[in-house]
Amino acid sequence: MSRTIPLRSLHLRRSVLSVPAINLRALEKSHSLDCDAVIFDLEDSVSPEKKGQARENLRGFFAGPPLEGKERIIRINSLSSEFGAADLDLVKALLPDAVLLPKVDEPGDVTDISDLLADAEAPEALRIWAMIETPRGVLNVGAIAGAGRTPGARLDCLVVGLNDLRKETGVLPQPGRSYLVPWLMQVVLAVRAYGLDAIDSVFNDFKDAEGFDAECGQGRAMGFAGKMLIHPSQIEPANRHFGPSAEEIAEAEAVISAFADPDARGLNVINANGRMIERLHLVQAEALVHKARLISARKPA
Ligand SMILES: CC(C)(COP(=O)(O)OP(=O)(O)OC[C@H]1O[C@@H](n2cnc3c(N)ncnc32)[C@H](O)[C@@H]1OP(=O)(O)O)[C@@H](O)C(=O)NCCC(=O)NCCSC(=O)C[C@H](O)C(=O)O
Ligand SMILES: [Mg+2]
Repeated sequence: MSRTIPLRSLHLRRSVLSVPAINLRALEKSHSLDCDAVIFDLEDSVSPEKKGQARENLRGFFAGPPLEGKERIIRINSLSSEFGAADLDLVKALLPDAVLLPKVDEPGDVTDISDLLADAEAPEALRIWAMIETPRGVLNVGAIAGAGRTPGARLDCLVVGLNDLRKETGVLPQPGRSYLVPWLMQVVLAVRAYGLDAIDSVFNDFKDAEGFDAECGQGRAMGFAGKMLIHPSQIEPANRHFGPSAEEIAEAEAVISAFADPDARGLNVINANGRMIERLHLVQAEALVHKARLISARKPA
């Protein structure tokens, strides 16, 4: 029997823009950008001496007009660092859609923060995202994603961080990412096994539009839901690559109408103009059309 994708739980996460919480201009600008999600970063884009100011900036930002139509994620510093506890207190006060944990090594990193949120009686709507960007994180990614299945775990999404992973492993940045692909696919496999989303890593060279295009195409083909971004110029290409194309939508609609035909009633496999389609393709087609509808329903920023 084919597994159904729960359509209600599909999120648009094509373009996930990182905004340094220390940068007031970038924070303000996030209102007018057409990305699906914003990560407000308290970690690596904020120097140690400015962490306090960055938290204050986020307090001010969240007290202002709401960020319409975008998921709001706060990336905190590691809970084992001197900044983690104050960052988490801020998350509990601001209640974004999710908290993003950096450098997750093992399932306990996720369950520990789930427990802290439960102890604080944070609403279930506050989810957890986890960065996979350390060698141990990649080795344990199946178990980390599986931790999302434990009751109350809140885990929704894994985000790959190739800057840290390259730093820790010595893999060089190269077009095509051939030495990294096995690890990237481990992440995709892990999230799909447990019903989560995976977001591909940032592409640092934001002036290289051609290289970014190629990497988005690769990320989509690998099964990522979207890409973490560092610059507004990356939003449009990410939305284009990670959203369904007009051709894919037309194909999906054809699959749906083929199965809606009375002749297809009771059939699991049909011949659609010389191509076999199965009911599992119907499930995929419905998910794709649902995503296309979510995109059309989005108000432009
Ligand atoms: C990389 C940047 C420092 C470049 O900034 P800047 O020099 O200001 O670029 P531009 O002049 O081209 O900017 C044009 C306008 O766009 C606004 N802008 C730029 N970046 C952003 C942004 N991220 N969000 C919102 N708005 C942005 C500028 O303010 C300009 O606006 P205007 O004044 O109206 O013209 C900068 O892009 C930047 O800081 N990017 C984000 C860096 C970041 O978040 N880093 C952490 C995430 S990366 C990561 O997590 C790696 C991972 O952990 C791993 O291990 O791989
Ligand atoms: Mg990192």
